[in-house]
Amino acid sequence: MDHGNQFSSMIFLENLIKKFSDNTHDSTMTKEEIIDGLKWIREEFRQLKELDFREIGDHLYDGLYIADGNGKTLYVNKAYTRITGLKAEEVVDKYVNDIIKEGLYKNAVTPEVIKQKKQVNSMGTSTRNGIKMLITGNPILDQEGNVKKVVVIDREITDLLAMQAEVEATQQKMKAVEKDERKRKQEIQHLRKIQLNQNLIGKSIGTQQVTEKIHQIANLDVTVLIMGETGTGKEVVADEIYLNSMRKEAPFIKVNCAAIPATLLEAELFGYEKGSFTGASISGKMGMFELADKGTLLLDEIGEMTMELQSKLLRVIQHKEVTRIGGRRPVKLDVRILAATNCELREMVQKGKFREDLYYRLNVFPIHIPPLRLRGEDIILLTQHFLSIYNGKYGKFTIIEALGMEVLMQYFWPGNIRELKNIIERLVIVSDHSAVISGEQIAILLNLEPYYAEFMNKEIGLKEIVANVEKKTIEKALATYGSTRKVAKVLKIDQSTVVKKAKKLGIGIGDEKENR
Ligand SMILES: Nc1ncnc2c1ncn2[C@@H]1O[C@H](COP(=O)(O)OP(=O)(O)OP(=O)(O)O)[C@@H](O)[C@H]1O
Repeated sequence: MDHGNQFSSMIFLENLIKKFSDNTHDSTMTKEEIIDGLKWIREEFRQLKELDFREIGDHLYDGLYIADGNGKTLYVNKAYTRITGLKAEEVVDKYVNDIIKEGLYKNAVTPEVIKQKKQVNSMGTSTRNGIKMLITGNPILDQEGNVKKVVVIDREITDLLAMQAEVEATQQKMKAVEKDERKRKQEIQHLRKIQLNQNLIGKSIGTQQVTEKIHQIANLDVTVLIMGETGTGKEVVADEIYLNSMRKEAPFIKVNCAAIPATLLEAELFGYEKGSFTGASISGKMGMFELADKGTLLLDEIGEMTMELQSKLLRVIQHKEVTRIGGRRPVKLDVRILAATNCELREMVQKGKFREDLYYRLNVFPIHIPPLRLRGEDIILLTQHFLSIYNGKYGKFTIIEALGMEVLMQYFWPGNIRELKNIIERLVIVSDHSAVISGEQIAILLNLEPYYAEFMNKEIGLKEIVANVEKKTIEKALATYGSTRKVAKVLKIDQSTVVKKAKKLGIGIGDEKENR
């Protein structure tokens, strides 16, 4: 006999009954089989006795109510008392209809379960303690389909309702936060757009050409090489490209290759695995390339990068993947690269200071920003722009007299827009609340003072005055530093500009070789 199968125990009992009640039945059961079967049934009884359903019932968290087919209460568990507030002695052995009449039950399901012979659900509230519950009644039917028992589960939902209210409140809050977030994003977009229009101030032909180029390539995902003297707005142009590109919602990472020591730049750019070199963080670090994935990376002052790092950079750009220092697994990348420099990269290539292959990789689309001195029209617009910014910042209403504008227009601006911006800020700071800033004030700030009096006397024109200043400055610098290369560095202008100016101003620059 299969002792694990209840069904076979029934067959055994059937056979046993038949064997002893019907002598004609041909039962093949042996004495041993009968003893074996009886032992097994004895074991089943023992286990059943041990399974105390009341004890189990009392350990349920939900209320349990059992009635017979006539609605007479047979059993309630402890949780039932906790939830309904009714003690067992108040309901057990009573008919459900009487309990209802006594006013102890509202929404009882037992009479309906007996009537419908199927599951009945209802929501109820305890008449004693106001606890809300979900009531589920199920019939147990006999073979004829009559209701033998009714089993009712009372599930407390007060907590659930509180939780639901909490969830709803949280959802409301989240919606408010989301709305806020959306609003903030819209504001940022709006500000970005305003910034977008304000960033690149200028109407000169030079600026118009730059703007046109930005719009040609912003969305094309090509690598752009932005060139121009210091302070001409290379970063502003990079911002404009990013803001007008499809990647504008993705990260925009800027790395100033000149500001980070060469020894650290590699780790900054490509990242490193944990413990890959002395001083590396234990957890390793993501490089700028990885951080810029799906977005844009600006490599500013690219001309300052060492040849060794240039090779590594070339590899990353070519293979579109980066391997962290000390790492083995290359990480695939999708990064748009913008590079900026105030160096003459082509000259550097010729001198073997910049890799030719990298130069061509970066120079897919070049943008040259002209120096401010060649963008006379922009000087006026930029001056007005910065004046309104700094008036706002310092709560003033200063203006610049016409002669002042002329001085600004004639100046050489070696530091380009950055210098103009700084000068205007300084002028606003030192001026009274509603001052009219004079040409003289500006001349003093620009170190043009010695020539200003001459200019005012109209003995010579301002251009001449500026040329004089330039001549003296370059002559002095040449005497001090000895070569046009060094002078260019000190005066923050191109070497070719120094040479051109020297020729124009009649300054002897000596042996060409010495100047290289
Ligand atoms: N067209 C412009 N309109 C308004 N502001 C500008 C413009 N161009 C540059 N500026 C401002 O001038 C300053 C210098 O610009 P930026 O930093 O972009 O120059 P850069 O060429 O990257 O300089 P560097 O070579 O020294 O890094 C910034 O404050 C910038 O906001």
